[in-house]
Amino acid sequence: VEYMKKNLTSVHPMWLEPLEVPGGDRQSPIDISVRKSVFDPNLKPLVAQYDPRTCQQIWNNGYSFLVEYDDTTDKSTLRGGPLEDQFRLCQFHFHWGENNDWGSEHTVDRNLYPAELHLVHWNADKYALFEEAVMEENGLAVIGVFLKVGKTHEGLQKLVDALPAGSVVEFTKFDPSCLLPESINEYWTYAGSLTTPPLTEAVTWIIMKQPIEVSHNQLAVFRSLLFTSAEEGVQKSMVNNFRFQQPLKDRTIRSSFT
Ligand SMILES: NS(=O)(=O)c1cc(F)cc(F)c1
Ligand SMILES: [Zn+2]
Repeated sequence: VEYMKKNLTSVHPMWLEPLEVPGGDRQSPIDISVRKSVFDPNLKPLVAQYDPRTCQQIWNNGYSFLVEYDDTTDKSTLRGGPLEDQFRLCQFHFHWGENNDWGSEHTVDRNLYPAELHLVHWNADKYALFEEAVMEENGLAVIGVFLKVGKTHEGLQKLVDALPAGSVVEFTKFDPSCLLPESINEYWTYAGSLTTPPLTEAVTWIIMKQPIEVSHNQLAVFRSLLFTSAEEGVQKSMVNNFRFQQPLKDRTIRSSFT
């Protein structure tokens, strides 16, 4: 009960974020109110085709750790679902808390998960580079997968063993589909933004209903990473790298399931 009293404002992300982004009417993350979401029978099955050979490296960007993919060809792609175009996987990363009581960015009926995976893709039918797409309203598609504490995730262990990824560490032949839940066709989707600066409103979010299970120890390794702190010498553990929830405003959350 103690932690319930610990007001989350003391658990604040490392960058001082503006409370409201100027003109931000589609900011992320949000709470997904199940009863407010609208079933859309026209949503197609999601088609994620990832080639493990495009996995290149893993590194700590000071705020999370990223696993980066070669996105110079259409080898690892996402299409279908709410998407009109074909998107290329460029990286995935996670957000987590200092304990198992919080850490996810999105919530479901205000329920927090200890961590959340983001698989980031950019619209390669319309743009030539991620850097371009990140400024456009239909530029990115991010799959969000909740992590909950349970059995050890065998596929994740290869990644956990490669941490702490200080600068850039070669990391290859990792198929990120192993991080997707069984039923990838039960998801919520809405129009949102990046959850870290530049916070651009470029993201079609696709949030999986089914979480994946990881062990307490695997999450503990995430928490053993370090933020890149401004002042030398001070080492802060990389935890609570999530953004606070943003107003839904005039948006509808669609579900692919009833
Ligand atoms: N956390 S997020 O998925 O919205 C995200 C993705 C990205 F490619 C760059 C960012 F700065 C943030
Ligand atoms: Zn993210």
